[in-house]
Amino acid sequence: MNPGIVSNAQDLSSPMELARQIELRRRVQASGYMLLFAMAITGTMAAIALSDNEILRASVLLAIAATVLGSYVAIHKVGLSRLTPVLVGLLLLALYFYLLLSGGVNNTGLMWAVTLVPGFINLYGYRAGTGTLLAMGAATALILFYPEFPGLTAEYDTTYRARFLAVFVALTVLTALLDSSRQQTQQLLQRLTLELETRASTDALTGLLNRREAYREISKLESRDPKQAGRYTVLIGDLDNFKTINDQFGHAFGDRVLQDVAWVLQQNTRVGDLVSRWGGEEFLILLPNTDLEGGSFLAEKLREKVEALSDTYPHQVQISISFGVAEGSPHEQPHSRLLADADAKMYRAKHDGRNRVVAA
Ligand SMILES: Nc1nc2c(ncn2[C@@H]2O[C@H](COP(=O)(O)OP(=O)(O)OP(=O)(O)O)[C@@H](O)[C@H]2O)c(=O)[nH]1
Repeated sequence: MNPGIVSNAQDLSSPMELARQIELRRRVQASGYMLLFAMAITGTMAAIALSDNEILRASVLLAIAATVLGSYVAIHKVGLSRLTPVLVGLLLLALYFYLLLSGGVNNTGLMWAVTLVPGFINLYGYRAGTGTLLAMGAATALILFYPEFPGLTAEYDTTYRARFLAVFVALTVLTALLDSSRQQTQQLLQRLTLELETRASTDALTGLLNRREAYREISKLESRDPKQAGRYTVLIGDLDNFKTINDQFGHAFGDRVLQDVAWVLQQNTRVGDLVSRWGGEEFLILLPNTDLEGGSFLAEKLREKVEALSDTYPHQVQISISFGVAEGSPHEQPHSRLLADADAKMYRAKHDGRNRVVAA
């Protein structure tokens, strides 16, 4: 397969999208294998027909082998396309019906139908694959048992026809069952992957995205095309005197405060904004397409909302947060400097008395 296909798939960030791309790649790869197989069969038949001096049959088979070879080259040029398995399936069906009607070489044409069973189920999955194969079996039965079917030049005796159909149906059912169990395992693995990805990207206590995810999002913003991307702003907020709160009311109460603050931050930001738990009692909020003024305005609003939480607890407790605000722009300054800037401003807010926003 084209090595580019692999790296494309690995660039995708969502694990589900990645799984879909891997499945498509598998189907395109299976299409390639089936074409190689078909080419080997028709090529061999053409050689046998040629040695038997059956020039017309050999020419037709050679033309088919050449078409199959052309298709093989074409799917490598096109790369990952959802149309590939469909077109390859149609080509193989055309080849199959030609072999069925003509008998191929020495009346062996019909026999090759069995190779399509694992092939089609691999290409289309067990549901669509079984449907296609059963339709193909029904069409075959019609051709074989309809009296004097037009175009049928091969001669198959009645017992052979019936046995062939029985074997074909049994093989289809067996392969479909095996593939359905393989697919169930694959779906289970996909669910597990998603679950692990969620666990790896979220903070267990607050449900917010964690530091790793926040970094990833900042890097994405940073690498956007500067012509299309707007500026963005980062807020770093740190709860004030949180150690005292823990010491006075216990760790469990501290945890509850962290959860409540996380909720307040999320409820008061827009859908495209990203709220993350940056560290212990520290939060990072990323605001795409927002300048320093907009970011400062939001930070002040969040500061007030967090302060208002103080009245919601049975204890006499002062909850507050200090914010540092910094503005970034794609390709202008590395995010490490932007984060250091926001962090330094947050420490200035602490130094200036806490419960405030420093943006300038
Ligand atoms: N309950 C709880 N406490 C945490 C968690 N993560 C960090 N902390 C506590 O947060 C406290 C942070 O203390 P400091 O870094 O001294 O900061 P502070 O007391 O908030 O003081 P200033 O930041 O200067 O206002 C520490 O006591 C940590 O143990 C957590 O998940 N749950």
